[in-house]
Amino acid sequence: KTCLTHRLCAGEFPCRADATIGVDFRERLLDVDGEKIKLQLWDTAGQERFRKSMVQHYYRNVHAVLFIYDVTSPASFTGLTCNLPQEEPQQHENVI
Ligand SMILES: Nc1nc2c(ncn2[C@@H]2O[C@H](COP(=O)(O)OP(=O)(O)OP(=O)(O)O)[C@@H](O)[C@H]2O)c(=O)[nH]1
Repeated sequence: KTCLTHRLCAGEFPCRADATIGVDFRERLLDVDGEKIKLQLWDTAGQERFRKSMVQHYYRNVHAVLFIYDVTSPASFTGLTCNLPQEEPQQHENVI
């Protein structure tokens, strides 16, 4: 997640990527059909010990959630459902 969001916002991959602790924030200005859009990305920690504590709170009031997994690790894909928001389901009626 860190490498992807860093590439999108900074234009290059980071030379080193340490494990995210809690949440990192990045943003990028986009031009969508002539309209300026500020894309704000919250890069949440993938490690279980950080995820349980605070990451769930960042699901609130977001427009989209991207689940990223490692194609070389089937476990990282099957574990994705563990990351789904567990609280206030009424705020997620648009989930596909
Ligand atoms: N080979 C390869 N390695 C990658 C790729 N993307 C990331 N990595 C490596 O995988 C490791 C983890 O990358 P991160 O982007 O920090 O992963 P993350 O999902 O943000 O991890 P957490 O911060 O723990 O949630 C780093 O050592 C990266 O260099 C990729 O596309 N190919």
